[in-house]
Amino acid sequence: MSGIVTNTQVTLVQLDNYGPWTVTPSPRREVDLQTLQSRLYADLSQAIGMRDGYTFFTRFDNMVAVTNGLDLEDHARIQESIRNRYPVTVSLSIGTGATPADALVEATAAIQDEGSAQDADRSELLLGQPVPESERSDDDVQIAHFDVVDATGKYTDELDAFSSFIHIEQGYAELMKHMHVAHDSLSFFVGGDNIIAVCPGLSEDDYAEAVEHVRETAGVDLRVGVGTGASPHDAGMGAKHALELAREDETDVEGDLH
Ligand SMILES: Nc1nc2c(ncn2[C@@H]2O[C@H](COP(=O)(O)OP(=O)(O)OP(=O)(O)O)[C@@H](O)[C@H]2O)c(=O)[nH]1
Repeated sequence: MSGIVTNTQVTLVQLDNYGPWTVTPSPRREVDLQTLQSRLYADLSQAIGMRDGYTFFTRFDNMVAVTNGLDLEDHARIQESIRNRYPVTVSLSIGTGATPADALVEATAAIQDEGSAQDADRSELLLGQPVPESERSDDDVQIAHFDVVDATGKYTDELDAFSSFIHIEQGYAELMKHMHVAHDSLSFFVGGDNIIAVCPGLSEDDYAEAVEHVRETAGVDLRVGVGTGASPHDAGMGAKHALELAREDETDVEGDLH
């Protein structure tokens, strides 16, 4: 750890009783489900992003958002907007903790305590408590933005599209496992060759070791920029600028690390 003490607030978004809905009264057209899921993700990403949060699509029926800065009223308003515009509703469970993994464990436990994702009468749970305003600080969120070194030259312009996809996904699989097991961090593929990890205050050595692990296990070269801030947006922008610096300097790790 780097000495930065984070206080991550995550929100687990779970569609209410979605499985049964997809086959009621008979299986619904797959293309309609895919369209609904991606539109719902886009709307949540925008609604949470307007308030400086980040949303990750993960499994689409379960999504994970980092919501430092969003209070209960913000969450309730988002639920209402989804209810008014979609044939499905969402339950939201907020967790907080010193590490993102801990915060998500707390959020998940709270929703599981209320019953099953497929309970017919479950609708729009709003659980947990945000970080109190008085406890918020400029170090609450640490975001690491990972990117494959020269993905275009090595994969996109060289291999067939599916082989490129496999390489990128293998790198992602190794990184997400390593960051979770070794560093209580949550890593999400965000498109192209990019992975965003939400981390506790990790050190430069921790990140260097993660990059080395993916190189050894998946044969994929990563570099990473790290940012810290009061909100996911602030931390994420810091990470993007740090990644630009890493590209310029041709280093593996850059950022406001101690
Ligand atoms: N979500 C997201 N995707 C990005 C971002 N930057 C690039 N990408 C995606 O990554 C792909 C590859 O772009 P780069 O990472 O710039 O290309 P590269 O060939 O790996 O080059 P270097 O990163 O400079 O080594 C793009 O086609 C985008 O899909 C970003 O900030 N966020």
